[in-house]
Parts: sequence; C-alpha cells; structure tokens
Amino acid sequence: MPLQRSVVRNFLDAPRLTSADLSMVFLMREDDDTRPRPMPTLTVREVPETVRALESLGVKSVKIFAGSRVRDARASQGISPIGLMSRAIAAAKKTAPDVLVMTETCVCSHTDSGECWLTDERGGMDLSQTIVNLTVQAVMQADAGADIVGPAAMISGSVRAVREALDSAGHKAVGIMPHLIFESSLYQGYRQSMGAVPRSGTRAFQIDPGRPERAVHVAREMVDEGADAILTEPALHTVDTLVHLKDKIPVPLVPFSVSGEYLRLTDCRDDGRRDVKGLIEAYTVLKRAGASRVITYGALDIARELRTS
Ligand SMILES: NCc1[nH]cc(CCC(=O)O)c1CC(=O)O
Ligand SMILES: [Zn+2]
Repeated sequence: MPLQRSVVRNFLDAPRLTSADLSMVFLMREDDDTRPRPMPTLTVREVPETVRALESLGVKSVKIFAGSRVRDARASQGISPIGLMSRAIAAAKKTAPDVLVMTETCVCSHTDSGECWLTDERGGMDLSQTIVNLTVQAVMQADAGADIVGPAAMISGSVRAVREALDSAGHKAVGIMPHLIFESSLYQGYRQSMGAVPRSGTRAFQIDPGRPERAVHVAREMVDEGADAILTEPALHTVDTLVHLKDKIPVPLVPFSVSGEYLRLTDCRDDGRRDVKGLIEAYTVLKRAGASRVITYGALDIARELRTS
C-alpha cells in the first residue's frame, strides 16, 4: 500500500546524514610552508580552532595525514617523536580530548621516492624494514595520543606487526583501521599536496579494480591480523565492495572520500567556501549502503550546511 500520509512517511524515514557520521581530514603542513597545493591544508597552530569548530558542530573525529620536510630512502623522519604528525595529534588531543584522533601510518610522505615502501641498498623493495618503520610510527602516534592508527601501504603482515608493537608498548586500547585501497586516478590532489607522488608511477599493492575478489581476500586477511575496522578508498568507487563486505567480515567499514572526490563533487562559492551539497548526496548513499562513518575533507563545511538546512 502506498505511503501517502506524511506522518506515516516521516515515521518510517531512513535516518539522514548527520555531522556525527563524518570524520574530518587534516592534511598538515609546516607554518612557513606556503607552497600552493590542490587540497586544503592545515598548520599545527590552526588545529585548536578547527577542532573546536568541528566539535561544536557535532563532528567527533578527525583523520590526520602528515609528512616530513626532510626525506630519504629510509623514511627516517617518519618516526620522529617531534615530527609534524606528533605535534598535530598532540594539538588536537590537548584541545578536545573527546574528539577521536585517527592517523595515517605510511612512509610515502617521508620517502624521497614517494613510494609506500622503503628501498634496500640495491634499490629494491625492503618490505621487512618498511614494516618495522610502520610499527615504530604507530607506537609514536599512539604515544602522542592517537586513538586509531591507519596502516596504508597494504603490505601483508603489517597490521599484525602494528598490533603486536602497540600491545608491547602498552597501547592495548589503541585501534587499527588499515586502508583497503583500489588503484585510482583520484589520489592526485592528495599526492601533490603531500609530495607523495610515487616515482614508479603506481602503488604496488593496491587492488586492481578488475579484481574485486582480491579486495575480499585482503579485507579478510586484515581482520585475521587484528584490524578493528577497515577504511575503503575511493569511497564511491568501492561502494559495491562495501555492500559485499558488510555481510562477509565482522568489522565496521569506513569509506574514505578521497581528494579527487572532494575536488570533483564540490563547487567554488562566492564567499570562498565550497558548495558541498554534492558530497551530502554522495554520503547519504554511503550511509544507506552500510558505511559506519565517512572520512571526508568536507566534514566541516557539511556540518555547517546540515546545521542550517
Ligand atoms: N598512502 C596511501 C594513501 N594515503 C592517502 C591516499 C589518498 C588520499 C586522497 O586522495 O585523499 C593514499 C593513496 C595513494 O597515494 O595511492
Ligand atoms: Zn603510502
């Protein structure tokens, strides 16, 4: 029977997108680094006011990405306890202890090659040393106050190694949400902004979009290794996988709406902000599809928009 009476219709309405569904992305830069970038960035000094604005609008979590100015084959600055990542985490946590802080845990913003892996003396992939770097990074991020770390290199065994390292460092309460990444052209804005363009031109371990069964395999492996949740990216291009995985794996799925999605689905407004209505529509789809949360560069502007609409 058609639902004509609006009181009945409203009663049965699906839940709408709210600001609590969203996680805000911070791409960090140093104060004196004014190089123009395709994506919005943030300095540590700007973290407190931004976190306060997010919290007051109901956005309860942030995901932080940060690189190093000095880069080498070993990503040695990536594990610095006084690096940009540590300072950003500490600034957010000091301002608002109840705002959940997630991080990216990867070497591509710390290597001179822009690759998500370290090289050995002969220039080859050194996966075991890459994993060591990731474990040290994860502990350093947890020491600074991170609630959930995010191994993003898609290296088999890295989630387990990070779990073991966090546990032995006394960070049993810190969660792990690894990135499940499909190959895509939508990462350019991010890579250019972070100086993380891979020298080889590709990311060795990302999922070939023609092989979705591989995503299921990798997701299972991540859960077996100790993942508490899984981040999928790009968000819209993996919505089929999200729906599929929801019945297959026992952890929450959190799409990451990447730089290319932000740049393509928003419009410039007269007041300098971006029109985020297209993002709101897209994330409503993700919520319907079963996303537990959505990580997005638009969280602050969407929260403002939802408040007034
Ligand atoms: N290190 C993996 C990583 N971390 C963040 C992004 C992309 C995020 C975005 O585009 O917003 C990627 C993918 C990649 O560089 O291949
Ligand atoms: Zn990486």
